[in-house]
Amino acid sequence: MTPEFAKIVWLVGLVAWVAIRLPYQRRGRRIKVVNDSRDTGDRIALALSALGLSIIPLVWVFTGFPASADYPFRPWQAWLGLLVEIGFIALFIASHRQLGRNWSVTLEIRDKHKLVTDGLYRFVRHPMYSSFWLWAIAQALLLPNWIAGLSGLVGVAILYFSRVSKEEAMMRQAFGREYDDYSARTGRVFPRLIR
Ligand SMILES: C[S@@+](CC[C@H](N)C(=O)[O-])C[C@H]1O[C@@H](n2cnc3c(N)ncnc32)[C@H](O)[C@@H]1O
Repeated sequence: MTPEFAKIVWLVGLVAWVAIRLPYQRRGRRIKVVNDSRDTGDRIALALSALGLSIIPLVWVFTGFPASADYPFRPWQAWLGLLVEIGFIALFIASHRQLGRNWSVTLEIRDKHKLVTDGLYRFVRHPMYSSFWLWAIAQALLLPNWIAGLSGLVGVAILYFSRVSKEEAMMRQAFGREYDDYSARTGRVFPRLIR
């Protein structure tokens, strides 16, 4: 693995993110929203996650800025990054497929929204956020720059920690007891090992 190839692997992850998401975003526009729990905090968190996962690393990949934060490239680290990125893409595709018409980029309940509890959702309540964590870890492993590499983890941490409780409160309000029971038997981003 060379530094240039590691950059290409990272770029493939970014292109995959857009390509996988686009059809769901298009379809989502046609499905009525019955509860919109988005707030300014969520919009800011979404923007910061996009900054950390795309804008800052894109600037480094194409301009080398800020070169002062570079550190030596290690091929084994980049190979590990490639493996983690494959995990991200697989989980990202599967979680979109399984959420289907219930997916939203933000905090929304759609018309005829169903609580999905099968597939990956049988084990974890937030497999899409698990995939975001993998994406950010892959970025950190693939890009040997302290700022461009770690900005994804900062962006995902802001999005995850500011959103997950609000999302669960919204789901609880929409599905009541069914969501309580579902939460009791699942983990957030890791499967529950002890029941
Ligand atoms: C960006 S998606 C992320 C879904 C989930 N948090 C995950 O990480 O897989 C956010 C939207 O998905 C919907 N959602 C989340 N969990 C769901 C579930 N188990 N069943 C149906 N819809 C769900 C909610 O409408 C929420 O606004």
